[in-house]
Amino acid sequence: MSAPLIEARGLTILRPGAVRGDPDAAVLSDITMAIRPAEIVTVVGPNGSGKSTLVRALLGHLPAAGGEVLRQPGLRVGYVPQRLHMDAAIPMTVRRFLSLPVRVSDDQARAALGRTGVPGLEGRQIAQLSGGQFQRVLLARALLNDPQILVLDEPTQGLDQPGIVAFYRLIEDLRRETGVAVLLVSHDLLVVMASSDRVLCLNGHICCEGTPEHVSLAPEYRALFGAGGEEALALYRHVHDHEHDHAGGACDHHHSGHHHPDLGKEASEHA
Ligand SMILES: Nc1ncnc2c1ncn2[C@@H]1O[C@H](COP(=O)(O)OP(=O)(O)OP(=O)(O)O)[C@@H](O)[C@H]1O
Repeated sequence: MSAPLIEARGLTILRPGAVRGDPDAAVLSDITMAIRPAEIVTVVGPNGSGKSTLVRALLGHLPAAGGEVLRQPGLRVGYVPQRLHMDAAIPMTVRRFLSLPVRVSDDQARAALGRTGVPGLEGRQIAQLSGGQFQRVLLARALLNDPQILVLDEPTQGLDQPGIVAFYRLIEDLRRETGVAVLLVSHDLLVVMASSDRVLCLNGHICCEGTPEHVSLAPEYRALFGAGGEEALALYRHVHDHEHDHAGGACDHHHSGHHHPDLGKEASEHA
């Protein structure tokens, strides 16, 4: 097995300004995980479960209160943050955006846009792009430094289901062609799982993790996919209905899904 590109060992991250010893101080507790070359690892979890915090900590943007994060020296990361506030009042072409913060050549810009399926957009205003086009431009920018790992924080927010599927296909193609590793944060559990090597379920700590194959063998999962992707995706939600004490250790709760009324039983019991 190749060496991890990024690894967390017993990582604990506190809320900004939190005091050590405060029982509610930890946003993340005792996170141990690794991402190796060419792996797609997906992190799912409810709002506020610490997904973005984990990503930022893995990238070295947040200090660890406990444990450690290890990154390969000189690691090249392509990061697409969850939110990128672009002031619509400030005109900016796609071409100029691709040269921020690091100037790239016209050839590099053209190749990156072609690679992400939005060729010829150089002259367009960023503010006038559709949601799907903007995500692909962001991805193109993330590819410009020939990353060893792509870190995508909810990259499909605001896309419709065909847009989500197309975006994930593109990610899979990039992985296959370049061997880039992918760390993906998502709510779109069912669609994501199909292309992930490993799914981590986060709620302040890692509640459970497993291969998508394991999960996909569950009859409830197949029933959901059989019901038609759009409906299943729209109706599925990953629900945590319990409190965590952030003490780490085993997590014995249920991961229940909301599902189509016709499908019967509880969806996605995979803990
Ligand atoms: N700068 C900050 N100041 C105070 N609290 C913060 C800050 N950043 C994150 N938190 C808190 O840390 C917790 C985890 O937040 P985080 O954004 O990592 O969750 P998330 O799983 O990415 O959520 P979402 O799915 O809503 O994006 C939340 O309770 C949040 O309020």
